Amino acid sequence: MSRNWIKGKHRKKKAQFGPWSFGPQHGFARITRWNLERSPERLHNGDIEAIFSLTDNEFTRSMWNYQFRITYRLILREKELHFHIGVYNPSKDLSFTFNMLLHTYLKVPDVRRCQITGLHGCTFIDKTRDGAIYQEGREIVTIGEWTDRVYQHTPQEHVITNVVSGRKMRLQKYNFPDTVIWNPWIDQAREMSDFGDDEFPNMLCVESGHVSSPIILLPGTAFEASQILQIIIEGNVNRKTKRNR
Ligand SMILES: O=P(O)(O)OC[C@H]1O[C@@H](O)[C@H](O)[C@@H](O)[C@@H]1O
Repeated sequence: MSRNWIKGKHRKKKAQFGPWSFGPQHGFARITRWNLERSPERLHNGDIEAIFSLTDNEFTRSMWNYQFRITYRLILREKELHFHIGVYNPSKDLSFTFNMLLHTYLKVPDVRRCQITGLHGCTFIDKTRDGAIYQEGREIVTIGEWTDRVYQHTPQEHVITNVVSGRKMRLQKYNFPDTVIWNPWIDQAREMSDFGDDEFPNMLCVESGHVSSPIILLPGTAFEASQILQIIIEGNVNRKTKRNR
């Protein structure tokens, strides 16, 4: 559902998003083999937890010569998936900067019928128009063409309608200031080797990230961010509200 990527920057270089001058598009984290720290296991409260980690190695250092440690903890509940990610800089003297994005593909019955809340008033970088910056005027965003936008300073929550079996999904994010909305549409889909020509109507990327500005990690410090995807069951909300009265 989500392939996260992380892209380190050499100090003093301008933050960027997408192609990376030191290595592959979107950086190395998604093409590097992670360690399985804890295999999926049911906890006493019923949650299923798995923990992955990634530490600098010869491969990452060939592109980006810094020490780091990333911990990626996933928790699966009946209607929720939690993603917690922590990046640590173990160096005694070197700072580094990087971008991070959870590249979440949502399976949808028809992307034209999806509505996304929480973007009204946000500025966005439009990658389909040479990175021009605009401001979103719509309360509810819908997709009807090639869309590749980095919305900046977005709120902690978006609701996306008409995903998986026509349900609503709540996306909550912490410490991820940006939201990328992406669908390649027909022509871009044809140009992508790992994307079927007819797959675009059935997917929508709503991606929590820290991409329009860099994260700066001083020696010995850590950065943490998380995302929760939750299927909204309308009846449950009412029951919970009644219980809390
Ligand atoms: O095909 P990739 O490398 O997974 O990237 C897909 C898309 O990912 C999105 O996050 C980017 O905004 C797009 O520009 C990019 O095309």
